Amino acid sequence: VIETPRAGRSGSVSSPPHQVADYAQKIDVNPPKGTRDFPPEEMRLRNWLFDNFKEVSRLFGFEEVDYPVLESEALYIRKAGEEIRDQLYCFEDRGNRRVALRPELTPSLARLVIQKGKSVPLPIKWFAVGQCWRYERMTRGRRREHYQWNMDIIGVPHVTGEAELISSIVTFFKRIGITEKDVGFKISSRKVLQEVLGFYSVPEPLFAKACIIIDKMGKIPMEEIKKELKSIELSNEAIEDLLQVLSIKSLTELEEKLGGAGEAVSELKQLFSLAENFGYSDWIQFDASVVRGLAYYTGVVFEGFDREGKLRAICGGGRYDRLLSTFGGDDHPACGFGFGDAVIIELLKERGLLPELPLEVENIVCALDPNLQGAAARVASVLRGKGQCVDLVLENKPLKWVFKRAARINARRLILVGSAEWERGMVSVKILGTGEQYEVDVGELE
Ligand SMILES: Nc1ccc(Br)nc1
Repeated sequence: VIETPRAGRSGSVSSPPHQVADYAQKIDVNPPKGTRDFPPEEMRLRNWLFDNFKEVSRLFGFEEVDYPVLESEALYIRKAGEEIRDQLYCFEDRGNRRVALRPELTPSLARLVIQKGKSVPLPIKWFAVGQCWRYERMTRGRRREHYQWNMDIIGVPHVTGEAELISSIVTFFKRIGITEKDVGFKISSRKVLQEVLGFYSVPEPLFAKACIIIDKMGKIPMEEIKKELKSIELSNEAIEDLLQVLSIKSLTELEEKLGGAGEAVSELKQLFSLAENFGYSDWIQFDASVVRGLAYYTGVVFEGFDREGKLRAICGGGRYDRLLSTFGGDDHPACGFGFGDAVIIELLKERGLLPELPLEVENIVCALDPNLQGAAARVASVLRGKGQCVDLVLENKPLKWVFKRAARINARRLILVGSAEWERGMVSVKILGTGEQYEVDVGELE
């Protein structure tokens, strides 16, 4: 680098105009903290996972949608003390707008449904696979982005919606080799909580806060849970009764506690009966402690868990009948779930179920002479026009290099374009790994 004396205030130092070479400042080649690259092998696994998400969604008659990854921060300003709010990846843009990288997809769905209004007939059955973000202090070293599969049904007030959604997730698990021995669904309803808190005349606005606190059960000490419940003015009696109900693991016991007249018990009974008809009873269990950590759930809630208990929740969802009205829209009954792309991969690794997804390029085409590069391009185009995958060797390379690349891309056929054959309109084909070799007219290649 040639240092150029800088022109000082006192005068300018004349120097010939010349380029001061920029230092090639070495940049950090890793992706930003908490984010991932998807090089080819990882991208094949991601595509395999997403293709299964999308195939199941298609089987259930859902339509694909997507939304901006950047949304107004206002979509996520909820006052129930959720972790998702504490970790919002938000900022002020150059137009002084408060915006956020979406931490979940459901609020975007609600926004689009309201925007579409009556132009979209009910029931709406939409699915999306989208990247979601959180800003977590790196002290915990966790990821800041993941991809979530969502399926949502808008306009169906009955638990047939939730039963259908759980069936779609069971269908997904079966497709990738996961059975009821590997995972299960814990199912409950926030109406259980509502009925218990109702006994103690707990005001409605505290209900969501109580749910968010209870969702921390098992993650923070029980004493802390009680302390936080006291902080939202729940009486000791209400807290003790609540915690006792939350330990219930059977619908029969729940009915004994709440009576059979309430919606919570009747809806859960209907759901378990529908599960019998769908054929996934062995996958589900009632567990009153499931409340999920999102403020907007209003009814049935469920989460997929690994039976060995080593992993975090695989997926989760439930009914959210009031979300649209919180955005000023007409209320429609709604239910949905989110299924992240990380825990499921950990589970598949644990169970030895990761699929083999090698790169497979059927053909490799190579000119044996630099003057035949054009001919090789023709051959490649003929094959590609017939739907054949071709890796065209683009430089003059020794055969040893070509064979090595053919092996790396798992090519089945090596097509050599040589001058003698080409003059007769022919090329030479080697079926790799078999020793079989023959000449063929280019027009007959397929
Ligand atoms: N909501 C959310 C977003 C991103 C990640 Br990673 N986990 C949860």
